[in-house]
Amino acid sequence: MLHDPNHLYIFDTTLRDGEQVPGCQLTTIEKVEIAKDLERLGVDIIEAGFPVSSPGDFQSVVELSKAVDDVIICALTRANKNDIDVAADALKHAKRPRIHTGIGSSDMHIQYKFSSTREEILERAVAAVKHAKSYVEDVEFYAEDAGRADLAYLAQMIEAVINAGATVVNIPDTNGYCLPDQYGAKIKYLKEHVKNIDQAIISAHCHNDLGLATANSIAAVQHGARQVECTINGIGERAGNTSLEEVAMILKVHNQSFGNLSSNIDSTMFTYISRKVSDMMNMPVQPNKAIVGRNAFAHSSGIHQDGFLKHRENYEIIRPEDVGLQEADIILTARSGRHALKHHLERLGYHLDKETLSNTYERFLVIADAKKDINDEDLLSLVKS
Ligand SMILES: CC(=O)SCCNC(=O)CCNC(=O)[C@H](O)C(C)(C)COP(=O)(O)OP(=O)(O)OC[C@H]1O[C@@H](n2cnc3c(N)ncnc32)[C@H](O)[C@@H]1OP(=O)(O)O
Ligand SMILES: CC(C)C(=O)C(=O)O
Repeated sequence: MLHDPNHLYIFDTTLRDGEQVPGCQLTTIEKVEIAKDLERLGVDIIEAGFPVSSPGDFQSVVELSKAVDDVIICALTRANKNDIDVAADALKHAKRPRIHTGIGSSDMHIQYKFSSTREEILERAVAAVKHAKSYVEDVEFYAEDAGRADLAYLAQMIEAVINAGATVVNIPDTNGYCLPDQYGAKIKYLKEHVKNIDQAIISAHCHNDLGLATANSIAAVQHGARQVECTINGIGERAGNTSLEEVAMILKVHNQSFGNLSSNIDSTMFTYISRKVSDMMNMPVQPNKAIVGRNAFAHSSGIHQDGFLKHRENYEIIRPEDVGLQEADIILTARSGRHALKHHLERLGYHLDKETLSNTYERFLVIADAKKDINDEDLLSLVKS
């Protein structure tokens, strides 16, 4: 697979890692609907499921393969022949199929999951990639628990699977264990020590157990990864995955720091798709979630509100329009000041002189101390009383 080193490939796994979350299970019809939205959003790859896991997941991969034209459709497998055969069958209608196969790479997994040896696991990894390659050109290999794997062994495994035909090598921090500098250093080490690394794209797949999934993915990109695996709203196993919207906005806000890396993501769809995934998967988004949380563009304290009203960039690094919101909110609370109150009164058509505003503000504070949500009716009764 030819790849553009100046492009950051966005690999969406909302429908696979995200859908593993208890309560998030979707029907095939719902998955197709979300996949079409992901295609419009501009993701490069959609991980559609794990076909061997159930007849329903198999059917979802079949239907997504038929429904989506421009995006790579990826199916996950373990490093065994049957999983790969089933995945290849599920992908048979895909215009751009990818098989994602792999195996544990840490000594912890090798010893306590597989009761095996490094040598044997390396052989299974290579055999799996070769088998997947007999079906599709585009084969991604994951070295599960790479975050805790021995570096030299990981490098040996990655070199061997690229020789076997892997087009993408995924270095998952499966347990969300690494610090950003550690994960970045891991990617740098692989760039420097794996002889054939330029023949494959390095992918970051990070989990959020320590709240570092996005930071780790970004560190990986800074050290040469060109694919990030992520989900809408950061949903995923346990504490979740890297959040797609966070990565895309970091790339947009700090584009020069990333050498102007391109992505196809249309960030103006974020609010829409976040709410849709949240509703369909029955998974609320925390209000303070970056980019898509209810409060991400809501200013609620007086000093911030005053600064924002004078010049929005004082407190705004992302324009709400860029994520599909109409405007930022100025929420009146007992921590608001006169500027915010004046703003809302003017919005309602009341232009008060300085002294009247101050008097009104004193009465406003009494209401705001007692009431959590100040609405227009409260303001109108305030100016009319
Ligand atoms: C890191 C990730 O893989 S994230 C993806 C997680 N997703 C899923 O687990 C998908 C849903 N899973 C399932 O439907 C089922 O677990 C199945 C169908 C995959 C397997 O079910 P079962 O055969 O009943 O096995 P079970 O899940 O209990 O155990 C997993 C088996 O796979 C083996 N295994 C785990 N990972 C791998 C791998 N990457 N490659 C090869 N074998 C693996 C385990 O060692 C264990 O084998 P054992 O029975 O010889 O001990
Ligand atoms: C299958 C792999 C990529 C995974 O989900 C993980 O390691 O967390």
